[in-house]
Amino acid sequence: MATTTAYTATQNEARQAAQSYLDQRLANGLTGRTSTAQPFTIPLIDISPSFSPSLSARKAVALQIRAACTNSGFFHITGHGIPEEVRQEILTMAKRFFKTLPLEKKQALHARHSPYFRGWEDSEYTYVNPGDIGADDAPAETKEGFNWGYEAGLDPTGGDGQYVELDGKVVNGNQWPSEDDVPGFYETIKRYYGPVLELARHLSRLFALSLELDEHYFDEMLTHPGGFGRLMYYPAAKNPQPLDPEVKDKEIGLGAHSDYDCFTILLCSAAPGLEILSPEDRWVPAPAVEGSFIINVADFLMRWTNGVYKSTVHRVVNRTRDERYSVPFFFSINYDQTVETLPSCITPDNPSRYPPVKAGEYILERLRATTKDT
Ligand SMILES: O=C(O)CCC(=O)C(=O)O
Ligand SMILES: [Fe+2]
Repeated sequence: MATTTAYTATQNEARQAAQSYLDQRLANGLTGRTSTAQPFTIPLIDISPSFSPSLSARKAVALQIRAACTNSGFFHITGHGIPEEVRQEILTMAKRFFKTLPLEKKQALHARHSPYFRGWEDSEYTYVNPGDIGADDAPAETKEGFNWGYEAGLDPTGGDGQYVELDGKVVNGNQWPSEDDVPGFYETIKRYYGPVLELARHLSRLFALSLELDEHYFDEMLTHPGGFGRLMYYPAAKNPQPLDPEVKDKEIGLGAHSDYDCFTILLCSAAPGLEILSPEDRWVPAPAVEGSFIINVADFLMRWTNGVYKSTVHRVVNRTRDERYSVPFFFSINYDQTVETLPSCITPDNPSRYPPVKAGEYILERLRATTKDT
């Protein structure tokens, strides 16, 4: 975006508030100001009781979710019902895409051709911490990515036919490799995306309960939701270095950031690498737990909950000689939905801090802030 463009209030806020949240959390960690002796452990929540017909069983899971979201905003879930072969199949497909598709074919799918950041990203196209763009001391990121968004054909419900893109346009913004180039790619994405989208809708009902709202409060906002999927590849480390919170890494997979949407459902291959800022603002490793997904609160939900739920600051540093693959799924409400602070998150001590916001407008601006091209 040219510097002469007048930003809307939402665009301004999307850029500035997010950056200052991140900068403040990172600075706290550097000074050790908020550090305590309490070791932080990542909660592991078995959500299988949430599929029970018993409301009290569902509420018991929601209470665990609330405890995690008001603390670090980060937890693992098991008992989610998505078969292991579906999870492994997409990780295998990610490897095939990144390792076998020739560079010129990847270039043809480059995200720079898409106003919605869909397609392939080379390692330097985006800096997920906009503060790192052009900064002398910022290490180059090593990741590669492939991004796609919601399509009614990927939605097991078929959707309501009302999907709009981040900017409100009625288009399908996805770019896919051809079947000849990566056989089975779209079908594999679909086999994974469908159940994960349904899991996201299920989790949103638990989030509603956890926020003392009607269990179906969010349902009508999830009929053609934002569901931004990503395949990620992190090459093996050239010089593996152990995590030392006092030392600035020279090589980084993905810079420090918080996600933009409501929450993220993340699948990781076995190679570790994800690190999160604990509530004490110290970097801690968040290795994959077999069979689980990672769930983390993202900025739109933090804002919507008036800061009650915490968006997790995280980064990826591959400290091993193994390649790492991951599949984040960033879940949002319908992009054309405008929301106001959730009523259950407003109290006399915590009056509403934010004006109404349209989901797509906020998220698109966060994406645009990650590259110098827009
Ligand atoms: O690869 C991962 O484990 C995390 C990816 C991530 O944080 C992101 O794409 O926002
Ligand atoms: Fe992230």
